[in-house]
Amino acid sequence: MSGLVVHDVGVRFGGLVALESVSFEVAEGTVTGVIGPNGAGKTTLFNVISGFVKPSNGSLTWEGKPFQPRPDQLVRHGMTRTLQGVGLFTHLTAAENVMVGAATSRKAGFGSALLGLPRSDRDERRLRTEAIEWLERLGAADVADRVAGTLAYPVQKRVALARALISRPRLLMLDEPAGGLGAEDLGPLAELIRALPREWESPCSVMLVEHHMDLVMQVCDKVVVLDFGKCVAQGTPAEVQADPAVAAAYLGAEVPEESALTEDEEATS
Ligand SMILES: Nc1ncnc2c1ncn2[C@@H]1O[C@H](COP(=O)(O)OP(=O)(O)OP(=O)(O)O)[C@@H](O)[C@H]1O
Repeated sequence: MSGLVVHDVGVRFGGLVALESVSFEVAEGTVTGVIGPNGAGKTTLFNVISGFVKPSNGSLTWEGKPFQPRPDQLVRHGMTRTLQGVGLFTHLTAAENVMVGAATSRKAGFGSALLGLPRSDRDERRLRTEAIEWLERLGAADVADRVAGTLAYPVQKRVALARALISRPRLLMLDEPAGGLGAEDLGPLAELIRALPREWESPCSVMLVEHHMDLVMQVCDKVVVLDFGKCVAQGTPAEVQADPAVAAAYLGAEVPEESALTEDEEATS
């Protein structure tokens, strides 16, 4: 087991228990979904793994070693996280945004240029070529030189994904990648997520927090279900769909099929 192990993690915010004894594994080369009703603790879990929230108890293991995450060290440890929105620099071009994603893991280049530091032009040219290659893989090379703030939202999301992937993470944390996308964008997104651990030159495991149930069930090898901070079920998509505890977590109703859950969730988001 050389992926991520979350062991007995608990988080308290004052008197509020946001996570309690949460344990699961993200096996190398797999897609793991984290689902649960609003306030279940999904974002808190991502915040623990990326070092923004210190757990009150429990531990993490990453690639076989004890792991105490720090946000500024994530890329160095081979992890990246996308944000719920897109979080692009709206005044920079798409290619420049992707270059920023690499800058944190390189010695010279666009990051130093942004900060006004001396840099190597050759490094910057190489970085730009690489950024455009990632945009190409995500079907967004045609917007490389357009200012990010002017791009359609689904295209911005692709650029944000290219920015996360250019650092070649071994674990990619996707926070609501389907949020704000139309039905026509979901098929290509699902294909892309499935391809990440298997087909790309630098394969990575994926953790996915997502309300869009169709997407979760389509792309995940394993699904972890949180409710009021507790892990109430985990297993294959079919197993969690059949689990009565999951039905109980979602409004005490049967686990809705297809997009019905998404509509409920979106209404309460
Ligand atoms: N910094 C914080 N301080 C206090 N309480 C917090 C903090 N962050 C989260 N919480 C609380 O912890 C609980 C879990 O929140 P969290 O955002 O992790 O849930 P979630 O499953 O991501 O919800 P959503 O689907 O609505 O994004 C909620 O009750 C929330 O109000």
